[in-house]
Parts: sequence; C-alpha cells; structure tokens
Amino acid sequence: MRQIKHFIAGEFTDAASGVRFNKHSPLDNSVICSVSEAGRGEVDAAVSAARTALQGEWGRLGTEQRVELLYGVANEITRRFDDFVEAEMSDTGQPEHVMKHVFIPRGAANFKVFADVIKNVASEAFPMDTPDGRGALNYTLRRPKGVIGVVCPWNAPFMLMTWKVGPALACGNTVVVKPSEESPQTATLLGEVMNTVGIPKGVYNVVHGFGPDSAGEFVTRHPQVDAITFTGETRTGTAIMKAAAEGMRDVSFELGGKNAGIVFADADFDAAVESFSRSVFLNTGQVCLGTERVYVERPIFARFVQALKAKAEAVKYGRPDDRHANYGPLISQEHREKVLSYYRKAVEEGATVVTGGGVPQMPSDLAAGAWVQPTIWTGLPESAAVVQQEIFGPCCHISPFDSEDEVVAKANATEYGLSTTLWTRDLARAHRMAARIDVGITWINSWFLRDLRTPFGGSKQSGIGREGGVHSLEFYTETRNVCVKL
Ligand SMILES: NC(=O)C1=CN([C@@H]2O[C@H](COP(=O)(O)OP(=O)(O)OC[C@H]3O[C@@H](n4cnc5c(N)ncnc54)[C@H](O)[C@@H]3O)[C@@H](O)[C@H]2O)C=CC1
Ligand SMILES: O=C(O)/C=C/C=C(\O)C(=O)O
Repeated sequence: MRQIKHFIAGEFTDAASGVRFNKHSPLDNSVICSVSEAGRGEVDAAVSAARTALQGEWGRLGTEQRVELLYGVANEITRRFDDFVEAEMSDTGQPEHVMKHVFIPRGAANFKVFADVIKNVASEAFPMDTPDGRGALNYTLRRPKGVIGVVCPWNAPFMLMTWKVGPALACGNTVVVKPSEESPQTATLLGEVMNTVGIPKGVYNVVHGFGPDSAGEFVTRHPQVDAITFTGETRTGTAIMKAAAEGMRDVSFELGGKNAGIVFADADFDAAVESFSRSVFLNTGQVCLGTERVYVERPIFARFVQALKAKAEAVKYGRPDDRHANYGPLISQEHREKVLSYYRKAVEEGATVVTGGGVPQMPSDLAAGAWVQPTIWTGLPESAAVVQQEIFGPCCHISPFDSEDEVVAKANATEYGLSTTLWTRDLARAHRMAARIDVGITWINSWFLRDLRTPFGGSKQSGIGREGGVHSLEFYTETRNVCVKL
C-alpha cells in the first residue's frame, strides 16, 4: 500500500505523532493509501519553511528566472504524465480519458499560463500635474503577498490545486498546500517534480489531514500565513473566513453552486442535449460548474426530458482504464450517502423520477464502490430541497418555462451564483440574459469552455474574488504605488 507523506522544505516526512489515516478507493472501497496526518508541529514546520524560502534564493529571483523554473515544472509534469494520470485515477476513480484530456494537461498548463501572464503584465503609470508645474509620476509595483495557504477539494484535485499554486508561485509567493483528505496523491507527487526541476526548498509544501482541528484548520489559523485561497463548500468557506479575520488575512474563495441550465425552443436541440449530458453527468456530477437545475422552454420540454433520459441510461459504468467506460463512482461512501439522501428526499417531496434514483447493480469486484445511478427528476416546485441545495452528484431537476422573465427569475432564485449555461439561436436574447443572470460565468451554446486568462469565480454564496489571467494577480500580489516628484 502506498505511504503518503508530507512535503516540507523539500523533504518527504511523516508526522512526529505517527498518526495516519486510510484513503479508500472509490471503485471498491479497498484501502489504497496510508496517509500521514499533520499536527500543529508539521504545519508550523511547513509555514516556517515557506517563510524562510521567501527570504532566501526564491525571494531574490527575477521574474525571468521564476518563469523559466515554472516552465520547467509544466514540462516535468508532462514528462511524468502517466504517473499523474495514474495517481489522480486512483484517488478519484474517474475515467482515464478525462484525466488524460482535461485534468492533467490542464494542471501542467496552470504553470505555463501564469508564467506567461506574469512575464507579460504591464504596470500602471499615472503622470500627474503639480502646482510647481514640474509634475510627478505614479507607478505601481507588484510584490508577492508572502506565504499562501492553499486549501483544496477532491473533485478535480490536481487541476484545482495547480490553478492556485501556478499563479501563487508565478507571483513570487511560497505555498503551504492542504489537499483534500480524499485526494492526497497528486499534490504529493508534485513535490517530486519541484525537487527535480530545482524549485528552492520550502517554496512548495504539502501537509495532509482533515479540516476542523486538523491540518486544514491549523494552516488557515496560522498567524504566519499571509493569505488563504480555498475551493470547497460554502460552509467551509465561512469557517475559513472567520479564521482569516484574525490578523486581517486576505481570502480568495471558489465555493458551491446550484447552477441553472436554460434551453430555449430555438436551440440546436442535439447539441444542447449532448452538452447537458456532460454538464449533469461528467465526473459523476462532481463539478462545481455542473448543472443541477435545468429549465426547458415548454414546446420542447417533453422531448428534451426523454433525450436526456436516454443519455443518462446510456452511461457505461466501469474502472478508469476500461476503454468502454465513461462513468465512474462518487468520491467516497460518505459522499454517496449524502447524494442518496437527496435521492430519497426528492421522492419524499413528490418528484417524478424520470430515471435512476438509486444504486446500480455492479459486478462483484466493484459492488463495494461508491456507485450511484445518474438521476433525473421532474415535477417539483422551485422551493424543493433538491432544487435549492447543492447535491454535487449526477442528477438534475428539469422544469418547463414559458417566458424569458420567468426563467431569469427562477435562475436567480438561489443563494448561489457560480455559472449558467444558456442555449438559444437568438443571440440578442442570449446577451440580454447573460447580463441579467447573477453568476460569475455564463456559457452561451456551450459549457466548460475554459480560457485560463478569463476571470473565474462566483457571486453571492459561490465565492469571493476572481482568479484567472491578470485577475489572479489581484489576489496573489500586493500592489504598491510609488509617487516620484519630478
Ligand atoms: N467554485 C468552485 O470553483 C468550486 C467549488 N467546489 C465546491 O467544493 C465542494 C466539494 O469539495 P469538498 O472537498 O467536499 O469541500 P470541503 O469544503 O468539505 O473541503 C475542502 C477542503 O477544505 C478542508 N476543510 C474542511 N473544513 C475545514 C476547516 N474548518 N478549516 C480549514 N479547512 C477545512 C478539507 O479538508 C478540504 O481540503 C462542493 O461544494 C463544490 O461546489 C469544488 C470545485 C470548484
Ligand atoms: O476550470 C477551472 O478552473 C475550474 C474547474 C472546476 C472544476 O473542474 C470542478 O469544480 O470540477
């Protein structure tokens, strides 16, 4: 069984306490890793290594030198592509083709893209008048914020972690990463890459453990952590924000969602169905940008429900390396219990179960895994729990609508505001609606098309701040103004 250690000051270490926890495979519930759990001592050591690195060689590097090192990280991830694919598949149980075509290449791109951003960003300059007529010149400097605490979820672990570590390092910060207890492997493997490439010791540190009263809380409460970037549940974000208030530390939050998808009768029907089969079921519905509320214009409602039902019933369950499989398990038994509790709740609330609603019959070698059926409901009021609360599973409720105003009101009637996907051939209507729906990201006639230079984040309870391209610099650097009297 794999032994997963912390990565502190360039060394792989166990916790002094010797405490470990088991990581189970989502596929069959077998124990696949024994993970060392960090106590306060390991977190102190990681934060102290990160601070020392800031004051050492790393802090003295010029932008060009940092950029070259980050290109090196991207190239080394690509060289060890198969190791990353294997580690991520092992943690999440998701199909190999998704790892190979989306999550791992994107992890490498996160280092390359932000190296390019920092290399090319201009600084502001404002010449100003002065009473003596000689004037003054203002210009801005960007300085790293310091030690960044990076707290990550399990649903796309490598991609979401590097989406933070890439820009943090590009800006000259150092990091202490706390991966999810459900996905410890790729963050650890990245430590090997950092050493191979020659990233100075202490720049990238990883501590494993849980949230409250464990590594997550110790990192976010640590007074020497200067800022915290977090992706995860809104409730956890609230706890982290309270921790960050001590010492007035900055936060960047990517939180939960209950995203609406909207289909007008004039949409390209087949393309829309194909896209919703991804936005509802990809990664077994464990995508923060995924769609759990679908609104379909009444003339095509019944046809759309039947078409998405056919897609749900066509998924192929199986192991990640099964070439015929395109659908994996949920991350854990605990998460499956949460998703199944919503499946039961939908029935109690009076839903029509169009398809799914339970656990599939799996072959004996996979029977103990965290499998659930893709599920579609209709017939619920907007106030129903499964229409309002984030489930983070392969399921959606579909309801009909009759007018633009009605569907905008429904899309906005949620505490969340992460993303929406909108399908129509009437582009004037699409632009109008994009401005009215209160979310951070709107896709028109598409879903999950990601350009890493664009702002990414949510409104309302889906997040605080934006990351991506130059927007990441707002969080990962401190901007200083220098005013020179001429
Ligand atoms: N908006 C976005 O970009 C994204 C949001 N998410 C959200 O993430 C959630 C699923 O991920 P989970 O890992 O279940 O989220 P989670 O909030 O349970 O855990 C995320 C991380 O926070 C740590 N943590 C938990 N409690 C903590 C505490 N009190 N202090 C410090 N750290 C703590 C966990 O150990 C883990 O590393 C969903 O709600 C999903 O919507 C996921 C991906 C992207
Ligand atoms: O592309 C991104 O930066 C974020 C994507 C988010 C997910 O993949 C997710 O939450 O699963």
